[in-house]
Amino acid sequence: MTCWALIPLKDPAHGKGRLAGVLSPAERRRLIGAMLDRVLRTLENIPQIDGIALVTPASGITARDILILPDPGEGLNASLATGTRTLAKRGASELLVLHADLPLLACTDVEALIALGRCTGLGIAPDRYRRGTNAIFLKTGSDFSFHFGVGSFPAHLAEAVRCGLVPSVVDRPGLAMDIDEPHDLKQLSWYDLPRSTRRAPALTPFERSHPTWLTASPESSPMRVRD
Ligand SMILES: Nc1nc2c(ncn2[C@@H]2O[C@H](COP(=O)(O)OP(=O)(O)OP(=O)(O)O)[C@@H](O)[C@H]2O)c(=O)[nH]1
Ligand SMILES: O=C(O)[C@H](O)COP(=O)(O)O
Repeated sequence: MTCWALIPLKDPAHGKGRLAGVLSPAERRRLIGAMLDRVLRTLENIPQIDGIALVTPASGITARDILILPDPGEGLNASLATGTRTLAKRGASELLVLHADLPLLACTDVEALIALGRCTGLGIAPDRYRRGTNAIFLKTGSDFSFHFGVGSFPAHLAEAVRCGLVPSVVDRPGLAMDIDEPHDLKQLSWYDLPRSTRRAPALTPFERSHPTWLTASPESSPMRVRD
């Protein structure tokens, strides 16, 4: 078995558009870079993963030991379908598609998705509202098509039925917590605070609404998103 992780990444100059009302373009790029870094660092520490690929139209991304695949520019599902074919040709028999906006992702989350996905041939991790899909584990030879977009979780369940697969649905906070809307960012900043300060009244509005790693030094990151 050869398992590759495939991460789609929109050009950071255009990503996280729904946060435009609360974050500047530079802050959004920083957030995108920090979340991607979290996802890459997590994947790099999982022995079951043999390779990591990013499919992206962005040109300013460099990352150690990450395969960068071009984005055909026809949307998320087309990018992932192309990436899947490319990785299958390179020998991938299993694929873990994972969004780049999962700031709480931990190794145990990914390992659970791989283990449960291997039991049935398909693992699906929904977002915390069970509307969207944040990660999918599948075999590369399967007929399964991606249906990312609004209501993708029920759409992926229906796609599983169409393919005769019984999906393992994996609900874990690290997989379920994605950042799309301003209220997601507020919830995240609460998680990010040390336990002892979560109820402290002295926080400024900025501190309350921005994760601390937004202001952390990017120098420690193995991955760079060009400003
Ligand atoms: N390669 C690629 N990745 C995409 C595309 N659209 C979305 N993504 C990625 O797919 C994941 C989920 O993206 P969304 O939450 O739908 O979009 P977003 O850019 O993060 O946020 P919004 O601009 O607010 O919709 C993230 O990792 C995105 O970077 C695309 O067209 N191509
Ligand atoms: O299928 C999905 O979950 C989308 O691609 C992303 O949806 P989101 O807007 O909930 O991140």
